[in-house]
Amino acid sequence: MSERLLVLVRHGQSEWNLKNLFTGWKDPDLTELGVKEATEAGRKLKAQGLVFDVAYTSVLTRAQHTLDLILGELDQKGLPTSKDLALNERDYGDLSGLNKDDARKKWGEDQVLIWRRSYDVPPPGGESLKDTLARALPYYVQEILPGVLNGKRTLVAAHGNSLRALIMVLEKLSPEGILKRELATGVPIIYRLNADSTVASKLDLAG
Ligand SMILES: O=C(O)[C@@H](CO)OP(=O)(O)O
Repeated sequence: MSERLLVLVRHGQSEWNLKNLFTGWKDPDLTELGVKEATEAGRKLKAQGLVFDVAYTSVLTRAQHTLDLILGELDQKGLPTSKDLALNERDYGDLSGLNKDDARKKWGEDQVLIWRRSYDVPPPGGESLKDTLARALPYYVQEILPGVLNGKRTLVAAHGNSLRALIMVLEKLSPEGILKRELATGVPIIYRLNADSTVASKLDLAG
């Protein structure tokens, strides 16, 4: 029986994570720490004995660089990889490039938390998590999931909010449940799916 393996990993720390800036569709690369985190993610996956058949990532540098570093650790450089903006970070609109603490001072803690973590309130000019889900989920269902169900061992390197959108569906989280869900940089989450695409098991490789 095939194992229906799906691994999700958020990119390592980016230059704008370090500077505490809203990033969205802006395209900073990884920091030195981000490179270490991505390399460590690859080591952890290798230690689990995992091998992949296919990978997916966004069109943004920080996710692609993370994937490259993981595949390097796995001795799987050259793995068939699809890059699609459906997996991009949520578009932060007018907040992109602003400092998150400055934004809290200007609009208040509560409003900024709503923009960052609520399900359906978009930041000005940007995407809500619901909007992000509306483009990430069809891509998952049409492009990624059929392969997983057919036994293609699948690695997805993407972003905090595009992955939160997919995790909301995979783990059947409510809009309230997803509000509290944070994804650490460079921490792989290993899912094994049932034939009906529900989650059979989950292993978070934090720590
Ligand atoms: O700035 C961003 O694009 C994201 C991820 O770093 O931030 P947040 O955690 O606020 O959604």
